[in-house]
Amino acid sequence: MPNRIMPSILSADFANLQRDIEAIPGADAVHVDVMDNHFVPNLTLGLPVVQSIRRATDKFLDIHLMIEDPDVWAPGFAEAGAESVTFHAEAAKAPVRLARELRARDARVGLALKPATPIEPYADLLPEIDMVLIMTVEPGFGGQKFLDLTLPKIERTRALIGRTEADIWLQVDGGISTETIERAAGAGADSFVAGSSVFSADDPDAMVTALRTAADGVRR
Ligand SMILES: O=C(CO)[C@H](O)[C@H](O)COP(=O)(O)O
Ligand SMILES: [Co+2]
Repeated sequence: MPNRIMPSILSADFANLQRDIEAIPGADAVHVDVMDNHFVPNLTLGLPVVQSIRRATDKFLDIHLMIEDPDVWAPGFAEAGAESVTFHAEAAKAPVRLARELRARDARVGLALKPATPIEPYADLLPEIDMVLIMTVEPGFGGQKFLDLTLPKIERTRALIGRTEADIWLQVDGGISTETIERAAGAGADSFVAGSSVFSADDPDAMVTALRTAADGVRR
């Protein structure tokens, strides 16, 4: 099971996104946090900016939608060329239909869960998706502290994924550092979003390497 390091540009310089993306050549993906000030109390960027990012980089684009009405908006991000589009279970009105619409547009499908949302009600949805995103902070802001209370859910999700034959990634997002990544990897995560730890580092690409080394060092 390869580990993936996916820096979040939430902590990058929004006036220099191309420069900051080019500063992390070792990253497996660029994680883009779309917030609408309704699903979460913060406002970031939307489809036009993602379309510009698509033109600026060939990197795997991992879109994290923290918005109401993903059923309406999410397909447009797949049409913009994002390789992965993640919507929140708490926001989607028709998650099966939405997942199929995203796959029909050649995107991997992510299902995100806030810290207090259990995975079990969504177990039957696993064949329809390609990634589970477990929020390890309350969504809305970068720079928060990793919530250890999410570790048992990461373990239970890994067990559910293990019962399928499918290539479903298990992503964690929020408060990931060289210290917390070991606990998340130990619980079964294989895909790690890191914003502030990467972009506040003097050498962001060296931090990507350090995060990968820390995750790869965990015995599973
Ligand atoms: O989805 C998010 C916030 O809702 C961000 O991806 C996440 O918080 C990354 O930032 P940091 O690594 O600083 O916690
Ligand atoms: Co995110």
